[in-house]
Amino acid sequence: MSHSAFSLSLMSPSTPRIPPYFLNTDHRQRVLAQLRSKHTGLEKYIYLNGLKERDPNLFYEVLLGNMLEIIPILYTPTVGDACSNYSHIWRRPEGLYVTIENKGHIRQVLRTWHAGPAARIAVVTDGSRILGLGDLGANGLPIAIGKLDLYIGGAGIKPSTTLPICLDLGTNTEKFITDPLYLGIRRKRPDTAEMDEFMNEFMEAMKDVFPQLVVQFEDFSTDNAFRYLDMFRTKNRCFNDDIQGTGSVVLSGFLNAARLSSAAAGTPLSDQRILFFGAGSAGIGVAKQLMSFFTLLGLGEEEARGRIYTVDSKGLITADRKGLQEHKKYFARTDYDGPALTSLIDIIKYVKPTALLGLSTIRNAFSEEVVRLMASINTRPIIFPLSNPVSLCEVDYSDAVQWTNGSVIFASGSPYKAVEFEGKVYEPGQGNNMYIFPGIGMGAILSKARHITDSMVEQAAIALAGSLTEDELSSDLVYPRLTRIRDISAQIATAVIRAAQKDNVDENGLFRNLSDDALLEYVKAKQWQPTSTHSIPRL
Ligand SMILES: NC(=O)C1=CN([C@@H]2O[C@H](COP(=O)(O)OP(=O)(O)OC[C@H]3O[C@@H](n4cnc5c(N)ncnc54)[C@H](OP(=O)(O)O)[C@@H]3O)[C@@H](O)[C@H]2O)C=CC1
Ligand SMILES: CC(=O)C(=O)O
Ligand SMILES: [Mg+2]
Repeated sequence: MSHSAFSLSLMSPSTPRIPPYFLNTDHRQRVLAQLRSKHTGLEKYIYLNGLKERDPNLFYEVLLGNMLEIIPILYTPTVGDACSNYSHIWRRPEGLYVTIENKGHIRQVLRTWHAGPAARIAVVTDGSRILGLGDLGANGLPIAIGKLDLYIGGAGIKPSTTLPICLDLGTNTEKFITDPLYLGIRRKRPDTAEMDEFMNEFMEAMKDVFPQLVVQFEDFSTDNAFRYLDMFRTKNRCFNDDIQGTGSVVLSGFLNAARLSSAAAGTPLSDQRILFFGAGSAGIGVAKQLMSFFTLLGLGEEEARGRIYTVDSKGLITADRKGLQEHKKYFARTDYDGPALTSLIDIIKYVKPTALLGLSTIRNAFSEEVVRLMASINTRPIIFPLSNPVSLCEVDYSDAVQWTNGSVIFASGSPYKAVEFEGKVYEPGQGNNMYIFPGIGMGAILSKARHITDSMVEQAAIALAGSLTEDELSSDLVYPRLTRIRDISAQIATAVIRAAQKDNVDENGLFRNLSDDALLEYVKAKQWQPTSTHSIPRL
């Protein structure tokens, strides 16, 4: 539309006028300038969410064009601040709350969702373990919204088909219950029996009301994360992002990291030994997924398990420990019978790991002494401090580079900038499930998978690991650059669809006859694009 025609079309007396030369300007640049004028991450978050409400196309267009700047605001680390403060920064309804008081009529509540049965992907949290920030109760909704923004931006899922849900079941965090602005129900969390009853009704209702929906469980406290994954994985089309998404993304980065570290050491890949600092849903989820690193190399289950050591707040996890939680038993060591090993330094001296992975929520747990010790026993130590947000990360990138003289192979959960050390620029990886879940969700939606199988999750990891360009490989990266996430998600979705077909869980048989290239093109063609090409703000 020409400038004058556009102006004329807005000449009705009741319509506010767009400034006459608006179309001669690039409104995206105005948006970015306004965003950058905000002083805190939280202000930027509020601004961006307001923009999404006013003009979703423009919002996603700006997101797609400025991923590296905007993802850390909508997602970790800033989304952590948004969650912590959500009751105070709340502006408008953004998702669906289902409360414990809705028990008995959850279907009716779900039917109130404005997009109705068109929903294809839901991110569901109960707010009980948001990032590493603990029980935030009803303040957890922004994590679901942030993840769905990545589905839309990263995989091209249509915005109107996304469904953020916060289960408001109470909170055990006293300060919220006494906060006059707290948006959730003021009660303690239910016991297991009451919560199971609620979850059974909720998941049945989800299937009835949204027949095509994929459910991503997000940031449930560890026991419930494992419990509900086990309860629903074969009944519903669902997966747990913290267990399976994180497992998959770390397997992927580890495949590339191990290649670099083993080549530097001149040792076989199967000599890798991995030490997990943190044995919650994420730590154990990743440990289980990393078993496939060894089994893919031909090791048997026992041998593979023997390469993995886990540490919790009490130290190295051994089988003789009294009252060990169920999820820690599989990796509990049976081959150590000395005095309890509680310090990380002592544990590293005993295990001599090639890789140290942090999923502990303990800021700076990988001290200078720890990192230097890892560098003294490995030519290229693999150190992945994966806890989120940055304020809980086990070690900062610049320290890790400096303390290892640049030899570290590094990936963190939240983003770090490249650092310069002794004249060379080092680029970190971001080992975050955001690389994986958009592709898993897209693949599950398009194949209409009845379930999300282990092989779909494993193939997602292998596709991600194989997606690096020559340039990325020659820079020793372990993950592709985030700016390519749409392409990468399409590759992952393609691998996920193929895995669904092999497992016979796909209900959309249409793709079975397509070549891999044709399937990839089909997936790309299905990716939603924002249409705000000239960025006219909605009036
Ligand atoms: N990068 C990514 O993509 C992802 C990152 N994460 C991050 O992982 C972190 C952990 O999540 P999750 O597993 O669900 O949380 P949990 O709270 O369940 O697990 C934390 C684990 O760390 C252990 N731990 C706590 N303090 C110490 C300590 N001082 N020394 C050693 N171990 C300690 C805990 O021990 P104990 O069992 O004894 O309490 C527990 O095993 C979070 O920060 C989360 O943001 C999660 C998912 C994805
Ligand atoms: C990234 C993520 O899912 C978490 O930190 O919980
Ligand atoms: Mg999570």
